[in-house]
Order: sequence, then structure tokens, then C-alpha cells
Amino acid sequence: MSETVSAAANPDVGVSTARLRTRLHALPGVDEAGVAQRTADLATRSVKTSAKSRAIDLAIRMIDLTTLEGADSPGKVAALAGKARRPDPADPSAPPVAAVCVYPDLVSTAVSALAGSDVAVASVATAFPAGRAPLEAKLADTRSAVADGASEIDMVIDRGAFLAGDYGTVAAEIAAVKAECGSAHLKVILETGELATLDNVRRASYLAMDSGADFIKTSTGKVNPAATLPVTLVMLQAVRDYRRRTGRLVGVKPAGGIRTTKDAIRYLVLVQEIAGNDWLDPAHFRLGASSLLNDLLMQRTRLRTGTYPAAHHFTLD
Ligand SMILES: O=C[C@H](O)COP(=O)(O)O
Repeated sequence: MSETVSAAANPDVGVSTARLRTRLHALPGVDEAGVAQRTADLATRSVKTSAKSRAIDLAIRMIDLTTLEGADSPGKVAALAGKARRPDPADPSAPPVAAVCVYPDLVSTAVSALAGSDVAVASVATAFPAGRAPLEAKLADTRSAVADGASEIDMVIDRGAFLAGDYGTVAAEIAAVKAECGSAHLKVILETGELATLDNVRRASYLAMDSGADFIKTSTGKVNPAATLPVTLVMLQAVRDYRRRTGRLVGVKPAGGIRTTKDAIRYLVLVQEIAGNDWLDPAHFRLGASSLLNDLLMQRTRLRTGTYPAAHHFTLD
């Protein structure tokens, strides 16, 4: 285990695990009951039709349209890229999504298929989803994705090290991956479903931000629970407070298990109420999802025409 962090120009570099532990354990504890109540209350909100229409388009623009299956192929990624650029073939007013998210070996396919569009290519890296590989392998994974044209890297943290309290190792890995990213943005996946407590989610959020994360992301989508409103609330509080302290605005990306328009709108309400309007932008908030887009498109069509499109109208997620 590394006791002293080395690498890159981030605030936590050179800070010992002992000092990180002191700092992270001094954070105020999360009021779990209060968080549960606050997020449960979101289910009772009603949203006006005009606001709903705007929220649906914003949610579409915030999607990282994701395919992360062992059976992924260049053909599937090319088809997904087509959908990302123009989600509704019958309605050019439907906006494109923010990014397509793929494994590193499919980055070049996605880059070619998205050429000339504003849709970014994101790639998971660092031995996603478990992150069980030597640091060199994780850095090579990142280097390869960036070299092939990914402008966003989604890395996983070492949850084993984090849960063992070896915060120095976690911070050093994030800083080293950030250094490999160059101009690519780094999203740091906390895998909150493995972190056991909301206090840990808060600590991991600060550790990631102090180590250079451009975004903090909830989940890989491979562990249950994936994204939830309570963990996202804690992460939104963290980015809000971190910005007040440092002036740096870090984004948030809930990912995994977000499938319905109702879910997406609850996340947007949470963003506005907890972090504020500055985060209501694809530059600072994303929804990582493989199958949310079709529901948003269905609801969008219903609001515009009064009827749902036939089930076969949109290509399969
Ligand atoms: O980052 C996104 C997730 O891997 C997608 O998860 P999902 O298939 O549950 O939407």
C-alpha cells in the first residue's frame, strides 16, 4: 500500500494516507434519514407540461448513451452513434445526446461514426468495471482510449483500497489517470453500490475531486444498486460545497438503472434544488444510461402530438 501519493499537480498529491484519512473523516456525517425523506418527497412533485417538455429535451442532451457489453461490436456501436446524432429519425427537432460511451477497443469506431457531430466519445477505462488490474495496465487502457480519440474517460476507483482506508492509493491512481487524460475530461466512478454508507460516498466524492476529477459518477451499471437519488443527492451536495471552497465546478453523473422519463425528471429537480442551475447543463450533469432515451422520445412525441408512437417507431436500445 502506498503511504505517500506521488504524481500530477493536484491538491492531494504528496498528501499521506494518514492525513487524507484525518481530512475525510472530519467531514460532517450524512443525515441518512433526512436524505431518504428529501428524495422520497420528489415522488410527490408534479411538473407542468411546458416544464416537462423542456426537461425532456434537457435530459436527452445530458445522456451518455452507453453500451458496455461483452458482445458489443463495431456494427452495434455505429448504430448507437447514429441514434445519438439523431435520436428520432422522424423529428429533426429532437436534440442529440451528449456522448456515446463504449469500451476502449470501440472508441475509434465511435469517433468515425460521430465525425462532424457535437456528440462526444466517452470511454470506460482502468480495467472497468472491477478495476482489478495493476496501475500500469489501467494507464495503458486510458492511453489507448485517448489516443483513439475519446474526449472523456470514465475510470473506476479501487474500491478495495478505499474500503480498507488506503486513501493514498486511490488518490494516486486518480491523479495518474488524470495525467494520462491530457485534454480529455475525467469522470471518476465511485461505484456507490459497493461503498456501504453515504458517509463513504461523501468521502469518496471529496477524494475524487481533490485528486483531479472533472466529474464524479455514481456507478458502472454492473453493480446493484446502481444510481439512486440518495447517493446522487450526497454527491450534488459535495460538488456544490467543493465549488464554494475551491471555485472549481465538478460535474455529476448518475449512471445505471435510470430507465424512465419520470426518473430522469426527478434527477433534474434534485440537481436544481441541491446544486443549483449552474449544473443544469450537459457540461456539468450527465445521465449514464443504455435504455432511457427511448422512453424520453416516447414521452416527447406524446407531448407534441397527443399520442404515443407505435412501439417499433424507435430503434431498439
Ligand atoms: O454508465 C452507464 C451504465 O453502464 C448504463 O447502465 P444501464 O444499462 O442500467 O442504463
